[in-house]
Amino acid sequence: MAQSSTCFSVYVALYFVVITLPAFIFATPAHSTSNAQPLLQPYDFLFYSGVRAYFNEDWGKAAELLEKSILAKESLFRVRRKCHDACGSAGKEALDRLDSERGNLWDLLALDWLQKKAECLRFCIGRWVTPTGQLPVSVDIEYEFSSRNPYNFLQVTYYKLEKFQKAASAAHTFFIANPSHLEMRNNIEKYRRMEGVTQEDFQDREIGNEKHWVLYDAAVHHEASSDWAPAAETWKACVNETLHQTEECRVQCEVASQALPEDRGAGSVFEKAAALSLSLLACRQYCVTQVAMRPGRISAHEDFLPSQLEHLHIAQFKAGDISGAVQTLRTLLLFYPSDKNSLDNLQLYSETLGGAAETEATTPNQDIVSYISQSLQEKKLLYFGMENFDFNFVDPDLWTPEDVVPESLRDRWRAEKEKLNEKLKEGDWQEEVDDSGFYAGGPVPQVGVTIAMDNELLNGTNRVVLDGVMTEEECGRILHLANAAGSAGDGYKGRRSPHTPHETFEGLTVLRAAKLAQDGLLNQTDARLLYELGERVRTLLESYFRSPSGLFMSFTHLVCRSATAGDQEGRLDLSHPVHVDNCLLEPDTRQCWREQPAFIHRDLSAVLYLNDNFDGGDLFFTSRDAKTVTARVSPSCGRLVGFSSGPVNPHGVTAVTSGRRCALALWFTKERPYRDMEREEAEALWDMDKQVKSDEEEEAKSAGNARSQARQQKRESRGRVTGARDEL
Ligand SMILES: O=C(O)CCC(=O)C(=O)O
Ligand SMILES: [Fe+2]
Repeated sequence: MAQSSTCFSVYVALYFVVITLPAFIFATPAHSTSNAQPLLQPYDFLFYSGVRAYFNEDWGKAAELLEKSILAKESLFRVRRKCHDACGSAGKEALDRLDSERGNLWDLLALDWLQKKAECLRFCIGRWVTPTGQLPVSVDIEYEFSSRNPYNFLQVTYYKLEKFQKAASAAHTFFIANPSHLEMRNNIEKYRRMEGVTQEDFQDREIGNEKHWVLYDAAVHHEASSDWAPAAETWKACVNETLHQTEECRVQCEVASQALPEDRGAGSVFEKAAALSLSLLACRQYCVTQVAMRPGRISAHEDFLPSQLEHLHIAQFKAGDISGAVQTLRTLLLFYPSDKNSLDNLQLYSETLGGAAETEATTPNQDIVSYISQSLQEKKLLYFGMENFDFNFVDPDLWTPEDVVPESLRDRWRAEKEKLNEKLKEGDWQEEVDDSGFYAGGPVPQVGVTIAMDNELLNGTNRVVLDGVMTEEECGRILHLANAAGSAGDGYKGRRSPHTPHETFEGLTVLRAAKLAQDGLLNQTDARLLYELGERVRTLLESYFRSPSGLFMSFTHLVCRSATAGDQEGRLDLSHPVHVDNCLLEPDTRQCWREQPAFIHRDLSAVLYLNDNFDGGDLFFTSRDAKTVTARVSPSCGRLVGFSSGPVNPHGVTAVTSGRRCALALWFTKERPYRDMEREEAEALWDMDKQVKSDEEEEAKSAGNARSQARQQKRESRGRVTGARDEL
């Protein structure tokens, strides 16, 4: 466009004014509508009416109105998208003439274009939506919907209406965005137990807006199992879906009704137009954050799109799609043109392909090329606005090149970027919050037990070291059990060296100890002690972590790690690699996926140490990068480490280079259905023994008939004892 730069910025300002102009016009009564379809009601009004019906306990009405409000919101967004597309070329003739027109007509032509566009959008939206339905909703309503509160109301409503499948789905949808909502967790548990409710009923009703997260998770899964071709395909789909979601969000910024920025009185019409255009541009830019925010998380995934490209080119390379990998790298370089790793990789790929010429012929993804150039233009205008109009804008991207930022703002911009980078390095932007519901610092209800290290000394959240939990004599008895009964690999699906070839692992569970004791192979009281230690630890940690609900034992095993003979010199590996107990840690992105094969039902972890006569074998905690060690604990008899099992507590064990390190590892769950059934079997076994003994005494007292039939039956049934299983 042949305009001077000042004219250009004014023109851009006006360009955006008109796109949002219909919003204000639409507050007036709608034009006549020819379509027979009823017009869309305002979703905030429907929601409020639904909530009113809810509090009046008019459940049928509440369900109807709440459902309608959800539907109305979805439809409104669809209408806006449709009208945006339908009005894409409205007023274009005027725009086309801008380039050729001589003289001072450019402003009139621009205004002509604006009016045509406005008129088109006004007419289009008015055909579908009532005038009140076009007004902006309040911040409160936006919050209600973004935190999925309508589903919370719906969950109770459907429960009251005894529509349990719908209640389960509403509960699940709400819970995804509110994962620390304990009450909903309990409700979900209740629905799970209900007859007629199946796993399929737990549908996420908002999944349509989360397709990119579904793809993201699937891609990470393929990657974790080194399935490179499907990983590449899925990452590609994820990139496309992320772009699509971002575009959807940006379109809404343009067509949605927006409140006018605060009118500061003085200022030409151009200045006001500029203020409006800046708020529109900022809205578009913030879509990056919105799309990168997983439901239920408090911070967005930084550098979301570039990081996906990073995964994609590696997957393509590993899958043998070198030219695909080159194309992705070239796209990634658009974000970070001088990134050394990307340039090195490009060189590598180019050598694999057989020369630079081949790689140069590969062009970057065109959708991303235009996304970047659009975004950069927006950033330039926003920074100009920041410099000249007292406008505040926080850039959501890490890749913004320095030259886009005006000289006068650069120092501040650099300092903020530096701060963010520091935070990302430390990982504390994600680690400060533990949504487990535990809160360290409660009382320690056992005489003789002392707090050796707390959160502060352990540099973390919900971590503790307690000393004096066992006496030397008790450690000796449990070590004796381990020596007498430890079966190779127990607890690790029979693998003798699950983590490192330089050590062997032996384990013993409570049930196995109980059975061996019953057969006379172990001392009965020692086997009982193994069981009782679990109870002791539960009491201590439930209290210290102020657990909001009772904890159930989820799994216990006594595990010994022994250094193998020879081969120990200069070992760099770990006895137990860094991991998080209830999710799959992805150190690169600092994400932790609470999904299988992780033990997702573990809420609290504990390790009770039995000895210190070995070398190495320290437990250590790290930040989410799995590298930065934040605390170290050396085992000794009676020392208990307790910590919440989630992403705030990545941990590992250093190599055991000589001797044998034994510990009782215990995990607790808040969810009854995931309690350790074996423990109950052991209890049942002991109960039965008690019964048999008292029967024997009875019999001895009576006529002395050698073996009563009843006793015989009891003895026989021992071998098939299953314990009192919960119906779930
Ligand atoms: O033995 C230890 O100190 C920790 C073991 C551990 O982290 C685990 O088994 O998950
Ligand atoms: Fe662990």
